[in-house]
Amino acid sequence: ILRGSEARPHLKPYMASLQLDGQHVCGGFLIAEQWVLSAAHCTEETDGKLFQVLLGAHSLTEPEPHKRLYQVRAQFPHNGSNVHNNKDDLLLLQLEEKAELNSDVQVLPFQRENRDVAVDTVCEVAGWGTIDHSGKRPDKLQQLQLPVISRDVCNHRTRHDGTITENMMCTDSRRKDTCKGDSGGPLVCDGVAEGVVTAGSRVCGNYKKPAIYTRIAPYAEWIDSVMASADG
Ligand SMILES: NCc1cccc(NC(=O)c2cccc3[nH]c(C(N)=O)cc23)c1
Repeated sequence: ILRGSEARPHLKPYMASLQLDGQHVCGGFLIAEQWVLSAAHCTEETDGKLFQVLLGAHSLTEPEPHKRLYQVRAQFPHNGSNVHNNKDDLLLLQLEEKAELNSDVQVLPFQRENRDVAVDTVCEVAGWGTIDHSGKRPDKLQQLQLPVISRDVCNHRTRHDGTITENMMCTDSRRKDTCKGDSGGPLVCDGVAEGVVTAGSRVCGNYKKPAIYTRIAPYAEWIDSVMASADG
């Protein structure tokens, strides 16, 4: 998160840190007791290894009352996701067991009605992604409020040039923006998860490259079917 601020500790109890060997790789969020939603691109450099999921955290390093690292039973990247574009960039992670819910660990509802969030709606994004252009990583969860911009503006020739589909949405990226390590986190508008951060052009903080999110509503049936099909 570039030019955001430290989140109020444990006020985003749905936030997850997807980790490999104790290192934060991507964001994610709890959509059910045993399920975390993130971005498929997060598995690109994991060499087939399963993530571990940190829940109940504010600081990545300090001991906290309800902080707990969960093993992952299975990971389900959307079949349409691929390394060449941002299409269907969603990843479902089934935890080895149901997360213990408490004041610091809670499920976040996601939007099921497939209708665009109104332009200029101010939504919120959070993550442990890089906080400056040198790639500095924060220890504590950062947050940012960002206005939704129209798909037409986002698709302009000088912006993302027609690559933003109706399954994606954009927020303004002038100065304040998402960045490396924020992928997979939720874009929350009026308390509901509307989108999942995708790396897109990988650029951070450049107003010519608005931040891109995978809209969740178009995938509600996919999410329900994966959760229903997996064991447990
Ligand atoms: N503002 C939009 C936005 C949202 C989320 C993430 C990103 N930027 C990256 O993720 C990124 C950036 C730089 C080098 C990188 N290398 C890799 C990689 N997977 O190798 C990712 C990146 C950008």
